[in-house]
Amino acid sequence: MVSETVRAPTVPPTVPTPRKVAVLGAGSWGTAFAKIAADAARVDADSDPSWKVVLWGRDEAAMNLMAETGTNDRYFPNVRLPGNLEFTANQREALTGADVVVLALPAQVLRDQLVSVADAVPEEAVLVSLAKGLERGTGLRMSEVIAEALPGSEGRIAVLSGPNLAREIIQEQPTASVVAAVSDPSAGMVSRVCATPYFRPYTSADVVGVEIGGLVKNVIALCVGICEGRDYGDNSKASIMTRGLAETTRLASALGGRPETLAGLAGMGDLVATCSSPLSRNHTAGRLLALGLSVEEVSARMTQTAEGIKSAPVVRDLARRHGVEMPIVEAVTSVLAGEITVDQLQPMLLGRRLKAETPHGGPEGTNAPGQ
Ligand SMILES: NC(=O)c1ccc[n+]([C@@H]2O[C@H](COP(=O)([O-])OP(=O)(O)OC[C@H]3O[C@@H](n4cnc5c(N)ncnc54)[C@H](O)[C@@H]3O)[C@@H](O)[C@H]2O)c1
Ligand SMILES: O=P(O)(O)OC[C@H](O)CO
Repeated sequence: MVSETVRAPTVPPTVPTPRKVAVLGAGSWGTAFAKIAADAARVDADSDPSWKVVLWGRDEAAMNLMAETGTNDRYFPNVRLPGNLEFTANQREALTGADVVVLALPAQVLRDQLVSVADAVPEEAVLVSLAKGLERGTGLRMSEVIAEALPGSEGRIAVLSGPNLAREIIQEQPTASVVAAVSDPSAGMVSRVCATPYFRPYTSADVVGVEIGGLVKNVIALCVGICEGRDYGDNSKASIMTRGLAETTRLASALGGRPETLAGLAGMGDLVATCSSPLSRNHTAGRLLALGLSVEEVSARMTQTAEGIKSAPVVRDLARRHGVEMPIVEAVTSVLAGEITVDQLQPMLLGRRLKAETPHGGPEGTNAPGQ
């Protein structure tokens, strides 16, 4: 537990102090992020009194138990949550007076959840998406879903993404992340509420790049999980990760994101963490697919959200609409749809026409090696 005497990193003087942070979603990441925000409130050097942090979850009995025991036993047994963290199953109560609203819900439920409480979301609140997925049916990123669900909120939306496995963070293992927003004050405020001695946020103006990095890596992690389930070694996994990052960067660029974002924490950083870790749900789901389980069996076995399963076909469709080649996403989507078996992944990926590694290394799309 972070000591009261440890101070958070210095915050630039222009960053406003929030009064209340509401975290919606008491699953794995919501709980870990609420702990970060509560720890940040305790160590923030300049705020006195510090901000309130409230964690909302839809299961009343579970929230009452959390309030009673100070732990979220379903997700993190034996981890004591900070004493200054409050718990509620009343979403409107959580939102009242909040100037930072953190959305820690799965991508496919975010819109309905927001629409159902739209009138209770304070007008000036900064809205932070933690989800790493694309909405089915619309193909929209979470920042776009929030803007549609809460008209007028466009300038106050932020996204947070990076190598952030909740189970490591809840143990205060050090990590870094990226907070992207179109407005500097929004990014600054969100950074302030999550700056702790074990969590270091960097700001960015590239919302598209940060979101695309976080959501596509889940699909790439499914593929790496499949490699692992088939007992392929590190060469195979490194090849998928590297080429996965190449196709992620192509998609982000086509949508207006910056390639350098994908070389950072929200791109390469998250990809490496997720694809290397047995803690990753997407990686685990891929491994189970390779062991012969059907998508339905894998989904039934996963007790936590593996976003890549639902986002893969949406990413593929988005890429096709923008004329972006994403062979790994195409192949994983075909496996998930039952169109090919995991045995057919290798010929599908390696049997493609030879080409240069990068567009600058030679004429891409021909047999010519990079020159
Ligand atoms: N767990 C991580 O390490 C991690 C890290 C970074 C980002 N994320 C992203 O955060 C998002 C949430 O993931 P998670 O790990 O917390 O998932 P989770 O499965 O652990 O928890 C999801 C929570 O959402 C709740 N929920 C589901 N449907 C709901 C609905 N209709 N209304 C209200 N609540 C509902 C569940 O009860 C649960 O508490 C995902 O997009 C994930 O990719 C997760
Ligand atoms: O467990 P996963 O696969 O959803 O990955 C969790 C985080 O996104 C890692 O940064």
